[in-house]
Amino acid sequence: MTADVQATRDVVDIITGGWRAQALYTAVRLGLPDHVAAGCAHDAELAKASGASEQGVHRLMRLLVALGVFEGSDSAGYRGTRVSAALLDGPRSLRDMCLLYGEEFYSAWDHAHHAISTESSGFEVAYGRPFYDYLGDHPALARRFQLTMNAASMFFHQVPEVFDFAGKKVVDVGGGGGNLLATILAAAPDATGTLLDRDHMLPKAREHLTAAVGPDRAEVVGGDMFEGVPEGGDVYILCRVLAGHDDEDVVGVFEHCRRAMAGPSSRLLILDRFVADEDSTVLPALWDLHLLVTTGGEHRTLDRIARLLERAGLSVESTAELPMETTALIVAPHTP
Ligand SMILES: Nc1ncnc2c1ncn2[C@@H]1O[C@H](CSCC[C@H]([NH3+])C(=O)O)[C@@H](O)[C@H]1O
Repeated sequence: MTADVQATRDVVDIITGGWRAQALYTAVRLGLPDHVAAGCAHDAELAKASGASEQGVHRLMRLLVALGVFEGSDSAGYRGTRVSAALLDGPRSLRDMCLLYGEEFYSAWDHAHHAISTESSGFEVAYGRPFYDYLGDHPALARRFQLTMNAASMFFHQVPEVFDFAGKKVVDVGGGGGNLLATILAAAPDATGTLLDRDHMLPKAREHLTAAVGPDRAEVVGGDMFEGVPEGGDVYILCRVLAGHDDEDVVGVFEHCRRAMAGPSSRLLILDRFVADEDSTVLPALWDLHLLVTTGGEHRTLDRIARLLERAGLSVESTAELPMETTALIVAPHTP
């Protein structure tokens, strides 16, 4: 048999993906992006600043330059790139995401075979309890997860470009820390908002919304979206809340939104990642498996979501693509 060099190369590229991830995780854990940005341009300085062995740093930096995370060399001096800039410690950084993926999520992926074979969470095997329960007992990790969600929210500022919120009463169901609602209200100064979430999320959401748009334009309400949602909205938003719940529960939330709508011109806006069974790109398929590995959840196909919406008396009116392979579905109630 003749060796298929390209196939070998493709396999090697895929199976070394975990090593690349761990190398980047280690660099972030050692603070190398920050140290290079602060002017450490040589192995010896980076070793001193990070407390790691100089030869270890040298070997790690050689890989990271090859991966495009840094530029230069020990002799010429290392320089940061746009990639290392995205990992600097600070607001909106991908640093916490990198640490979370390199630690708890990496350990959860250790149990991918179990998760896929049994369609259940690998995290639970690694840590002995469901992901969200575990977060409840580990506040530092919960904060890291929250920062990871924030960093992965770069599509928020484009949401007002795909839907006109002017003058609307906006209800963000499972609105989390309030970032999306604040972005929308900032873009539509005559709109008002209500955020519904679990009680423990409310202080953070209230604080964020008050700081971003003032105390009068948004209220925060504690509750359970499976029991009901605030009445009288012109637009209901479900952003990244459906993945962890089964079809019957999701239909229930859709029904609550339709019944609570102010009228036939009200809309439901679903912002999420969807998988495609034909011609899938890598990220949605990867994140779908990641949901399985961490929480036992899944991403749905557009067709499947459309069928669930129909069961609740709703139809997809239009769709728009957002960054990071996120899709906006604009959904209208059936007219009587
Ligand atoms: N039953 C429930 N009722 C209301 N909110 C919920 C419920 N279950 C989960 N959530 C919230 O749903 C959110 C999912 S994370 C997504 C948060 C936000 N929409 C964003 O895209 O950034 C979390 O804030 C949860 O607390």
